Amino acid sequence: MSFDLSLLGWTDSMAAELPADTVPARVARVDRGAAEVIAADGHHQARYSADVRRAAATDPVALPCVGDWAAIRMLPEGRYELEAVLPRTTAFVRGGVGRDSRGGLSGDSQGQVLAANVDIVFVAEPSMHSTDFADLGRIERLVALAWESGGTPVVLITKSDLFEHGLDELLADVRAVAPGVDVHAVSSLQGEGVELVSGYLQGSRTAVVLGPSGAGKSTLVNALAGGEVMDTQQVRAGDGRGRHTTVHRELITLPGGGLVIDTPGIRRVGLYGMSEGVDLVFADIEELAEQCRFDDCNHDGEPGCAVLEALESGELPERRLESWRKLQREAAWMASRGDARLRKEQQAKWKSITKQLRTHYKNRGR
Ligand SMILES: Nc1nc2c(ncn2[C@@H]2O[C@H](COP(=O)(O)OP(=O)(O)OP(=O)(O)O)[C@@H](O)[C@H]2O)c(=O)[nH]1
Ligand SMILES: [Zn+2]
Repeated sequence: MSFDLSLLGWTDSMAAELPADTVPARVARVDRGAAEVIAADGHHQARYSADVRRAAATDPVALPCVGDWAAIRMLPEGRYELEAVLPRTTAFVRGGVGRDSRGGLSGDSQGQVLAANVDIVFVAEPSMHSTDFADLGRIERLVALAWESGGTPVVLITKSDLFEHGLDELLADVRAVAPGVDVHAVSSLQGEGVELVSGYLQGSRTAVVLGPSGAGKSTLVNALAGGEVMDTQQVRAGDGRGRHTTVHRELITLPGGGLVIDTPGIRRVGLYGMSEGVDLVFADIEELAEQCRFDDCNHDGEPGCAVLEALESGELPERRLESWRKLQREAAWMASRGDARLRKEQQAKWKSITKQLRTHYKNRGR
């Protein structure tokens, strides 16, 4: 099988980054120490070169991830090696503190790239979620995250068929919390808006779909792909008997053009190092804050506070100010977690040094 790499998003300008005797390939999936890549001549398993492994050991961000363009080299024995990760245009980086599926904190201590070279970030929020309406705060958060990745957010209000009246009002509310972002209603079940979504992917662009569980992300991707995107693979178990296992494709090429990256990590992506994204999404509040009398105004009752004045006059909705405060608190909390981790590391280091010294003196005393 051969692939036209331009359909996977390759542009000739990237060729300048390729080391000699290597060919470009897109990373479709990563395993420990190796990646499944798609090159012009087909799918290959490519082991990381010593250089790649060395770089990743000092900085996990250097590890290949889904969506990366990589330079691969064919070794004499017919195996493939992943020589280098080409410069990324965008990246979803999970920061120092990740959240696991239960909303707790996971133990990762350094950044990790969850997906790279993502052009369009669809933020999927259901119009109705059991008995609740779309969560505007969550949309704000995910839009901030999308900006932070370097991609372009597009908000999709999914399951629009569940909403009989007032959809236009809901869309207006969503547009108000996501200034400068396209907002569309989608019903994958009824096929409403699906073509519009696929339009964003023309020109072989790559997208991810963020959103809470049950938002209809899989249903949308299946609708775009025109069928189920789960692969069933025959795997030989140790006892030699075949067994069926379902392998989820992580880099999905769509028949209508474009690609979708769908991994458990990107599905769970939460809050991290938000500062820049927060500023973009809350540009209106930041602007108001600049007009406060005091530069270090906390917008908490200080005289001459432009933010509270806008709140009084109704120009600034209270809910919006609350989301802003919440995000700032979370960002500050994340930062303090970072410091706590540093302190813990230092304590551990001193503990081991003290132990060594003790052993040293004890032995000397004998
Ligand atoms: N009414 C309606 N239901 C939908 C629509 N799209 C998806 N659903 C239903 O919503 C449920 C969840 O859809 P999924 O596509 O699995 O949601 P998801 O976002 O992938 O959820 P996770 O895999 O948990 O992250 C399923 O029962 C779908 O049939 C829609 O457009 N309208
Ligand atoms: Zn103020």
